[in-house]
Amino acid sequence: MSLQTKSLVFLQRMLFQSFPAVEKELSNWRNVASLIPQPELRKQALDSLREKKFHCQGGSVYATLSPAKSLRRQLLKAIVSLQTISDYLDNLSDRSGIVNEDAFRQLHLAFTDALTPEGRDHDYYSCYPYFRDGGYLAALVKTCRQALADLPGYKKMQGHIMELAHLYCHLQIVKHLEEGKREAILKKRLEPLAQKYGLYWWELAAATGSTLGIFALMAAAADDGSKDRAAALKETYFPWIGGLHILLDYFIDQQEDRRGGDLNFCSFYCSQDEAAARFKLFLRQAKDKAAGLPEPGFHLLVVKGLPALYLSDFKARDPGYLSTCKVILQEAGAFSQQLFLLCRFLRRIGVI
Ligand SMILES: CC(C)=CCC/C(C)=C/CC/C(C)=C/CC/C(C)=C/CC/C(C)=C/CC/C(C)=C/CC/C(C)=C/COP(=O)(O)OP(=O)(O)O
Repeated sequence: MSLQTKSLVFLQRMLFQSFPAVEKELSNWRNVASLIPQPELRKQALDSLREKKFHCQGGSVYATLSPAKSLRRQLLKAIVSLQTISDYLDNLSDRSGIVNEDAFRQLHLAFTDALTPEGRDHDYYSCYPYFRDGGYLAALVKTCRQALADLPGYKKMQGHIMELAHLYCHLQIVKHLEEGKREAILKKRLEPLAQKYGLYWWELAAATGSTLGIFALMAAAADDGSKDRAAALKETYFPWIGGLHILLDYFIDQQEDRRGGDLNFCSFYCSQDEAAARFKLFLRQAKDKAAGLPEPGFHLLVVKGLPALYLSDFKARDPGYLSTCKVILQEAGAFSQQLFLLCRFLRRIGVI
């Protein structure tokens, strides 16, 4: 089977098996969220489930990797619950008008706890002004833990998963602090590692913001993956596929973030030409490294699917970004351009 045909098999499984399963999982979480007693927490939980559904849909592609049906179900549960935690906490840190580093740090213990099946619980809201969530966050953590405990190779992947999770939480805690302070903290922490990869600190920061490396390692855990495979996956996703992912997210959010005073990593490039050249670098590295992994067809689908998915958003239609979009899609290749048309169609008919 050619790589492209394999990619199409994964795409078909994603659209016809994973998407309906995600729908069911999210409907269950929506029911739990609608019972949250505290109105602000209920609003943020329900908003994140509604507005960020595509995050879980996208993540669910990793559940198509496992050949065993029962493990695919557990993978999907783990992916949807972890992504839902991520999106809920992002809203609590971004949209409630609360800026408190201790509160963000304590909330994000839910993210690392969810990835620690044998771990203890924490009081996630102990520094946050609201706390009556009716057990919503604890239930998400418990579901993720239980699903991960069923993956035969989870222990072998856990070291890399926790490394990515700590980097992710650090970004999420710092990026919601006051303007001026957040850039300085990120730069100080990430510049040495960024230099190792020949990247700018903000590109490495973007890479820490992706959950895809964690999902890829979870999928390998369903397969009892080896330590070598874990290391190869980590080096492919962090910083290359993860960086590509979140830089695309920031690329299409530039105007919105400028208006809201939010940190946007694409705003640090000195020109659109520089941004385009850096996207090309991320794409080349991501494609090269994905091609060397077991199941290259799958990981290449993700690399080529990300520009298709993000650039098909209406937010990317701004005339100022058109030339960069063209460069990215050209570099991503013909299959990516076909996926772009598919994503536009799926958006038009309301599937995504
Ligand atoms: C919806 C979907 C995936 C449709 C498939 C259509 C298709 C044919 C796609 C092509 C094939 C393919 C496999 C594409 C790749 C899909 C994929 C892997 C998508 C990734 C989705 C994902 C997991 C997103 C999570 C993003 C994340 C980690 C966010 C956390 C940090 C962050 C940047 C938060 C801000 O979120 P934002 O949405 O910008 O919201 P606010 O700024 O308003 O808070």
